[in-house]
Formats: sequence, structure tokens, C-alpha cells
Amino acid sequence: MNVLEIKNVNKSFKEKQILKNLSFQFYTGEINAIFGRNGSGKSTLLKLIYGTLKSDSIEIRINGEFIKESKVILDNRIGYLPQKDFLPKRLKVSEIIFMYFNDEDKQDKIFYAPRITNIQNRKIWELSLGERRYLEIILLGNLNHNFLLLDEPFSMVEPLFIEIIKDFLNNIKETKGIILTDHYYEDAMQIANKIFLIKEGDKINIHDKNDLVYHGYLSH
Ligand SMILES: Nc1ncnc2c1ncn2[C@@H]1O[C@H](COP(=O)(O)OP(=O)(O)OP(=O)(O)O)[C@@H](O)[C@H]1O
Repeated sequence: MNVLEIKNVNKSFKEKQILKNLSFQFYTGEINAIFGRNGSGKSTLLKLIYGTLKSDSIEIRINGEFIKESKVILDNRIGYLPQKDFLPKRLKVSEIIFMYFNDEDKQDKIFYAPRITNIQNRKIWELSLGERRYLEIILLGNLNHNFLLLDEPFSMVEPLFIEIIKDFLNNIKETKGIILTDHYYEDAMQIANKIFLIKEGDKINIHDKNDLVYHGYLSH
């Protein structure tokens, strides 16, 4: 089992402190859902962990080993699905699969993943938003990271695809720790082992939907 420890995360934009001294422990085998109202700092937190945004302070350790935030991408043990699409638009789905994976077994695994066969000859720009999101998740999830940060994996995705993504995440969590943030809270809660809410810069542990109502994320 691997553990990703994040400590003392602080981030301000101008005078406004968005994240206040947050700490987390994420384990292989677990899906962690992070909720929060618009602008509460969820995407910011994931960017700070991945190192694409400079923190005011952050300590990152995997299995006790300290990793500088600027080295997280090179270290290659943490993967990141950004909120915005990132695949080259002019390439075909099949070309992207070959670009990501050399190994033939891995390539086959992707080609035979649900719904991929149907879209393999299309170019990325020809895919719908949901199809593109689904492909991004299947690609990232099949890479060899120990931890996966997913910024809104369900957004713009139709219900049938969401079910496939949930099954997929449940399968890959055997070898990965997953940290996801999304406003599709019911889908996220169905697969999450641990749930957190970011509110006014602080982390709140959530046990059920009532807690989300109590802390003002849901109205009822
Ligand atoms: N580069 C930036 N410069 C200045 N302010 C920023 C920057 N990035 C984010 N912010 C601000 O930080 C706050 C947190 O933004 P963030 O995108 O992390 O929120 P979020 O919880 O992911 O929101 P949403 O649910 O809408 O995606 C917002 O008020 C946002 O305007």
C-alpha cells in the first residue's frame, strides 16, 4: 500500500487566503472525494499538489519520502486530469492510444474498453465533450501512477458514461489512490471511501449527505 501525505497547504491570491493549512493522507485502494462550493479552492488544491501552481507552502510525501512540488510531474507517481481538455485535437483516438502506450497488451486493453472501439477512428475535435472526457480518464487511469488527481471527471458526461467511469475507477483503485473533485456529488459519494468538504479554506470531514447539508454545500 502507498500513502500520499499532503501537509501545510497554504495558498492566497492577493489578500484572499483560499486554502488554510490543509493536510490530507491519501492511500492506495481508496477513492477520496473533495467537495466545495464554486471558488472554494478544489482545483487550486489539485494544481498545488501536481505542481502546476505555486503554493505559499506545501509538503508532499509518498511513503514518507519528501518530494519537492516542482518535481512531482517528473517523479511520475502522481497523475492529473485537469478541468480543461488536454488531448491534441487533430489526432485520431487510435493515434493517441499508440502515443500513450507502447505495450501491445495495454493498447488492446484501451481499444477494448467500453465504447472506445466505436470512436477509435475519430479525431479528438470530432468527439463530444463527454466522449473526450471519458477517453482522457481511460488513458490516464491506465498509466502507471500510484495516485490520480481528477478535477471534475463526471462533468459534461452523460449518465451511461458516468456509470462506466465509476466502474473503471472502482477497478483501478486496487492499485491507485484516487483523489477527485466534482459537483456530481451523488456519483462521487457512491464510489468514495472518504469525503471532504473545503469551506472557507478549511477541510471538513464528511460522513454522509446530512453533513453536506449541515455545512451549507447542499440545501436539503
Ligand atoms: N490564477 C488565479 N489568480 C487569481 N485568483 C485565482 C486564480 N486561480 C483561482 N483563483 C481564485 O481562487 C478561488 C478558488 O478557485 P478554484 O478554481 O480552485 O475553485 P473551485 O473550488 O475549483 O471552483 P469550481 O467549483 O467553480 O470549479 C476562486 O475565487 C478563484 O477566482
